[in-house]
Amino acid sequence: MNMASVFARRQAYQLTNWSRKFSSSPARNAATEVKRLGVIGAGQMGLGIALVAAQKAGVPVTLVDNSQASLDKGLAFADKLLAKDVSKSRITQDQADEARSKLAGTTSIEELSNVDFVIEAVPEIPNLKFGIFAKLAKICPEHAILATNTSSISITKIAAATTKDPRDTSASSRVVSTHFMNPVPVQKGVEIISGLQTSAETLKSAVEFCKAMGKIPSVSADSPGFLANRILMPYINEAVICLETGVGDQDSIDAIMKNGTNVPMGPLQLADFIGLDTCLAIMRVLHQETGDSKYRPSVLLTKMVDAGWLGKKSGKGFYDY
Ligand SMILES: NC(=O)c1ccc[n+]([C@@H]2O[C@H](COP(=O)([O-])OP(=O)(O)OC[C@H]3O[C@@H](n4cnc5c(N)ncnc54)[C@H](O)[C@@H]3O)[C@@H](O)[C@H]2O)c1
Repeated sequence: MNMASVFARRQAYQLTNWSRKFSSSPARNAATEVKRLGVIGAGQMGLGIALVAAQKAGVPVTLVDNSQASLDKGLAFADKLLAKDVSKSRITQDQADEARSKLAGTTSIEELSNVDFVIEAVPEIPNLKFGIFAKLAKICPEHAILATNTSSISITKIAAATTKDPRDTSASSRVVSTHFMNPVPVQKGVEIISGLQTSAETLKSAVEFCKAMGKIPSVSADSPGFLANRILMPYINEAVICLETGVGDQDSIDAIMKNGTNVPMGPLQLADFIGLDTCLAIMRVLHQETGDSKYRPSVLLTKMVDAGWLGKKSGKGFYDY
């Protein structure tokens, strides 16, 4: 093992143990029982999380979005996904009806006053998430786990937004990341990330609930990009730099990675699928938080987001949809 990996292991170990030292209560280490879930954001991730929780974990879900149009679109998409599962005989009509009956949409975040676990999946905008967690600390019951689906924002910072008094960890110790992969109904992996304030019980509750949703959790430290995006986003960004500097055209870039590394889609197609705004936001966090120029977002990626070419969700990205 070289010195760099020794250092990385030690850092991850220290982060985890500092967090446990500050926030764990040895008397209680039971996972929170989840009888009702709240999901904030009915976009591609939030809707997927809500649907899988209703189907696999069998819990009723309160789905909150500040846009009625997004809620309607999300729930219509849930209907479509369930109908597809029925038509392919993956589930029965009764099972589809039961899952659908567990999803209730609302535009009022105050309705999360009776949930045991909440997962936030609003856009990757730090102040938006900080504001929501400050509200959740006031609205949700005192035992509720407050999880975020952030792709890159520090869990420690999100947890800190729950209080003005850093000595008060009553809410911040319940903040954790459950970082689901897209599309949620298909991808088995989920990253569980503790902030400095996260308690051992919170981490355990997050792991258990993700398992109840049929997922395979990986635990990682609160470091920029965590594991998945620390590895994935520089790969996508480098593909965009290859395109903008003329190393290859987009078909060649996607074809060599798809056919050469046996992945289901090439990096540019994958970026369109994730959303170019999300990719750019993650690269910016990696760049700013590490100060390392190797994470500089590609100029072309920035321009495409400026143009509103966000990929599949806006109908135009590296490809047209
Ligand atoms: N897209 C991916 O592949 C992917 C993968 C993993 C994690 N994530 C993360 O998941 C989160 C959501 O991403 P997404 O792709 O689902 O975004 P999205 O744009 O598809 O959906 C976001 C939803 O949040 C709603 N919203 C905005 N402000 C709100 C508010 N104040 N209150 C309630 N709802 C609000 C929007 O109306 C929209 O429906 C982000 O943090 C993103 O980084 C995304």
